[in-house]
Amino acid sequence: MASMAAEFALLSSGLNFKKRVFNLPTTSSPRFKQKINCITTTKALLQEELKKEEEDLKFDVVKEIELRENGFMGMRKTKLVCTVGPACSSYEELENLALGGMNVARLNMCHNTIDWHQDVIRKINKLNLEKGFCVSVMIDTEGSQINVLDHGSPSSVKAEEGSIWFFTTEKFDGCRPFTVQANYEGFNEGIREGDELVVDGGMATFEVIERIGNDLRCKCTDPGLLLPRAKFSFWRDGKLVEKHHELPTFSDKDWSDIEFGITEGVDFIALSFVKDAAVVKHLKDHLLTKNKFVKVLAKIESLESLKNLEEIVEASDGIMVARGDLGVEIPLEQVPAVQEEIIDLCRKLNKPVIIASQLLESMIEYPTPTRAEVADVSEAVRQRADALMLSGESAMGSYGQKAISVLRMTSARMELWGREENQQSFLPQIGESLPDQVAEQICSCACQMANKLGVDAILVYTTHGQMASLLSRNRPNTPIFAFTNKSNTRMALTLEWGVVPIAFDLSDDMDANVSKTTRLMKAKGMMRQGDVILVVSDVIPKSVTPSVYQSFQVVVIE
Ligand SMILES: Nc1ncnc2c1ncn2[C@@H]1O[C@H](COP(=O)(O)OP(=O)(O)O)[C@@H](O)[C@H]1O
Ligand SMILES: C=C(OP(=O)(O)O)C(=O)O
Ligand SMILES: [K+]
Ligand SMILES: [Mg+2]
Repeated sequence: MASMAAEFALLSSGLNFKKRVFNLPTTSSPRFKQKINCITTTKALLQEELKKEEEDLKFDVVKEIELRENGFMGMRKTKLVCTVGPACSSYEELENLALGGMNVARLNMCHNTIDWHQDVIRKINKLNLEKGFCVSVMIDTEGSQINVLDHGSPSSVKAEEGSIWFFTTEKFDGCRPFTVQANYEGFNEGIREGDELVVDGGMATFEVIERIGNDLRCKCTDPGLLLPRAKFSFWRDGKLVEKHHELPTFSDKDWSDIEFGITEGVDFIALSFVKDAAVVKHLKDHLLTKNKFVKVLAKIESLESLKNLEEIVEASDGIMVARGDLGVEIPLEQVPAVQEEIIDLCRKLNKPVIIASQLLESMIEYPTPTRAEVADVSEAVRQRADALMLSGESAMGSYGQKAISVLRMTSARMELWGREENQQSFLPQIGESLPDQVAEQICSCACQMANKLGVDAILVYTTHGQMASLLSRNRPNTPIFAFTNKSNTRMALTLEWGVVPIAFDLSDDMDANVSKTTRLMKAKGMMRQGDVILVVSDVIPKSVTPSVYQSFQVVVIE
């Protein structure tokens, strides 16, 4: 095997960025464990000055504890999203979720009032400000879909085999037995006798026996429960009868929820029932005209979105694999393979991806997960998704706190396994696919080097998060500490695998950035003498013209 020094020379010679990109320590030592120059200056600094400077470096308090307790390699990479609902909306409950590792708080605009959502957002902002957390906020639009408005009971209703049911859009008061009110006038358009009406992806199934005006008479062929807001889909000859095109992606309520989110300064807007790239672009243009830096996530939860998957991923800032509704629109047994396909595409195109719905569903009621749920979570981590999401488990369950710790522990276990896998087969191949080839190459070389040399951490100085995101795409063994002076960049990076976003007043002088941040991390007990770090940057010094920057996408300090 070639020596590490030779490998380093080889890796850096092609792009000639040794001087420009990496501030690796000198390579003469066999173990690469010399101290970083800047760290030696720490002693010279007065404690007082350090204290003052420490305030310039806003770390996430949870990551700080994790690093001190577990070391660099013990830091969790997979991000956690929690849906906030009545079971976790107090200041204390939100604080417990944040301490448990919540990176993103999701607000599902289907439920509750605007005032309630506003109250939650303000509590999270307060926690970040007063307690040093770094939890971002996502709103998730209601979107339009065909579902039950009323079935005569506040909870569930059982449909028995052979029973005859009437599905109608007629509004009525009181209870009519065997009658289900649908929310959408055109819900039976294009539906024929003999078609199957499937509730919640298989919870119960009916056969359409008669079409009467806007309504349907159906016979239950597979008994089961009708839940409040249960979803319908229609099937013919084993295929979905597609119906979503008549429904708008943005309803008036969705637009007003989006405006609310913008005003409250949320970090992500997740769009329900995205059909194509155009709707994503539409919202992004709207945000651009308002000069708002909110990331737009597209939820993949319909057959149509799967057909236009690549253009949707390209147009969005990230993806949610919304398995709840996806499992209504495609046969359940296809969901796992589709999930893997979406994760791989997102990594190829460098977009963060969240796996959502029913990860630990049984924990809504029980304090321990099923073996199958733990296996499902492990599989999502093994596939290297950026983030895992809790829905009802945190929003309305009795064991939200326990559920997040199950996600945390399961992720940690699988990530360790993934690192061992990395050592044998090296980095999983993702291909060269991005328009900015220089940045892409620098980041994949950086990660290869970091893994091969066994460095302790990668430090990236980034204005818009581009290099941090490209490093994350390679899923390196070490954590990626991303220093940024932009608050929206910091909050957007909460969703990216392995990235620890840190607020820092970036200077034009890269040497100064490195020496100051490492000095402060050492003073906080987060870095030690002898640690080896790899440094990447996309900060543009004033001396570099944007055109030079664009052609190299790296800082040139000469
Ligand atoms: N903001 C909220 N207020 C009240 N209940 C909520 C809220 N958010 C979520 N829930 C509850 O948690 C459940 C699971 O959340 P989620 O999966 O986001 O919604 P849905 O089941 O509508 O797709 C919801 O069905 C609802 O009962
Ligand atoms: C996350 C999902 O969307 P929602 O909870 O809004 O239905 C889903 O369908 O899986
Ligand atoms: K929603
Ligand atoms: Mg959904």
